[in-house]
Amino acid sequence: MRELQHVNKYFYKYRYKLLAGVLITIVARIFLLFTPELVGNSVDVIDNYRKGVTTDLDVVKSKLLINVLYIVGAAVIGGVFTFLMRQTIIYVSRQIEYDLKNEVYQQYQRLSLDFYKSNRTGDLMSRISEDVGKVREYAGPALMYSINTVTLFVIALILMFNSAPTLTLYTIIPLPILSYFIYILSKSIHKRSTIVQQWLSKLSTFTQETFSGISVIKSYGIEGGTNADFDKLSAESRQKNIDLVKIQALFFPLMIFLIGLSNIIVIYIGGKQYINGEIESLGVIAKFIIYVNLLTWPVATVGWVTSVIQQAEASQKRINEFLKQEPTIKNNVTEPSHIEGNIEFINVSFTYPDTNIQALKNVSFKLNRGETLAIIGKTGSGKSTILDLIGRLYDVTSGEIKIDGTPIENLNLISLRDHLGYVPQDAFLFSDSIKNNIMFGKEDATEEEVINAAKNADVHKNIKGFTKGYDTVLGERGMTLSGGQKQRISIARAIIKAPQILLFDDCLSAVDTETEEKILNNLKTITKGKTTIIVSHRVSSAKSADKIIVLDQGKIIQTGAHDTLIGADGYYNELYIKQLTQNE
Ligand SMILES: Nc1ncnc2c1ncn2[C@@H]1O[C@H](COP(=O)(O)OP(=O)(O)OP(=O)(O)O)[C@@H](O)[C@H]1O
Repeated sequence: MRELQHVNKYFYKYRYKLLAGVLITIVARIFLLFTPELVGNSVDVIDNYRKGVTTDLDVVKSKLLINVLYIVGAAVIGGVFTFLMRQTIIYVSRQIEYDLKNEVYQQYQRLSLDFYKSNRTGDLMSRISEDVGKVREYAGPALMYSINTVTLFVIALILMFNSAPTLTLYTIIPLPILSYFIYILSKSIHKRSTIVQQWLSKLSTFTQETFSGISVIKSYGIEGGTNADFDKLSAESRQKNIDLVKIQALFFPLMIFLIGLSNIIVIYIGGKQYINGEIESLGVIAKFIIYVNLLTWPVATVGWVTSVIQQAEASQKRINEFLKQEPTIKNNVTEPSHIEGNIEFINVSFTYPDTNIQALKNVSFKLNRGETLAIIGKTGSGKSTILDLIGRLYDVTSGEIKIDGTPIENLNLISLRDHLGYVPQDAFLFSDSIKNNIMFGKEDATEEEVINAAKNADVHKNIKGFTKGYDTVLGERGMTLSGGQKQRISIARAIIKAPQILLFDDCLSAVDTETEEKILNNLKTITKGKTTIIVSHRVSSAKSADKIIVLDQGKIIQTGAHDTLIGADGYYNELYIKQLTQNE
């Protein structure tokens, strides 16, 4: 239960509701326990009439009627309180689930990029959904059934002992056995349902991948092969489900068998004791039969609750592993920082911690506010890594990055990122309207600003061409855009923010040279007074930059302006000639 102590703060938060829930549960159970007493009493009334103790039939009838009314009344009140019990305790457990989900999600958002690289998406998802769900079962149903069982057991045992102590002992003998078997069964059911769950997720991952890659599957004509693979997976999944059903099928027969056993004991031992005069009335046997039936379910839940707590403990342990992690990129400054946009790299080297690949080696350059830098280089030469380091997605391994003369770690991280407009290599758009995707860069942007940003990114005409214009929804159930359209919307999103530093990571690769030219021309006006870095494979994107650096295997191999670089032998000139002849 050590791991589950984390949930205690939520129990404290909802303590009044929980306390009310506990009291309501106790009241609900008390009313439930009126029934056996009243049934026992009714049997005694009839028995006394048969024995001649009571002779007046009208008295018998009225006593029975009163008992029936009491039973109905107790059942109604008990029912109302049972309803309230669920409304309080289960409500609290849903609140706790909500709070815990938010806590985990906020932690995910806090953690740095390396956390996402070292953990699989499926794992992150299952901790926030399935594991939190297991903890909810502990905070809700398990708690409720525990209070239920304890209350019912304590009150019922006192009442039973008061009327027939020996019979009580015999009656409760099968109950711990029942509880133990249910515990064993619950554990086994849990184990098998986890396997079923795993197979289900394998099946859904497989189908999801097939649907996403349907064009590849069809164009290669491998539908038959994927059908066979699906069939294999599906058959395995069916077998796992059958294994689960087999063990689940034991649950109720076992309960019915043990209830039956207790009933036989009550009737046999109770009957003998009645004949011997050890118990005073037949009503005792009647009410004991009802007690046995009332106690069986709560006793069975002891086994179930134990298994739920064990699962919740394991789930909370997994959640705690994530909650304990600290982001590797820390905000070291609380005061907001003013950012002008002067960037300096001093002997920066960087090695990716997960792969140990050294992406940058002793990189140095200086870029003043308002200047444009183009970074050219072969694939994998470290271009994107430079941009990631400016956004502090990673911290340098050695060397130093200064912004406006201040080491980047000494700037407020939020201010730094607020002043950055980053257009990634793979334009990522959310399943939302085009307008909202652009406004992601500036939440309070006016319609005019959105249109202006789209015009500058040369995508306005395309958007206007869609039936729903800026309200066109993108994503799975929405419109599919071309690679170039996505890139340009992503550019509009960055420039609407009007940041001090703009970082373009090869974001014009999917547009034709004419559109590239247009966007670059527009950018000239927008980026006036702002520092801009353009990563590209094309000389056309780099040629008008104030400075150009050429990277090769993480090292700067050439540096200068376009005119200087085309005049010198080297990678830039080779690329220039190659691309020039290609265009021609
Ligand atoms: N997140 C990462 N984790 C581990 N290694 C990485 C990561 N990102 C990049 N690398 C490695 O670092 C090196 C530099 O990658 P980077 O993406 O900076 O190159 P690039 O010049 O931008 O390439 P491209 O032109 O193909 O985008 C590569 O060898 C790459 O495999």
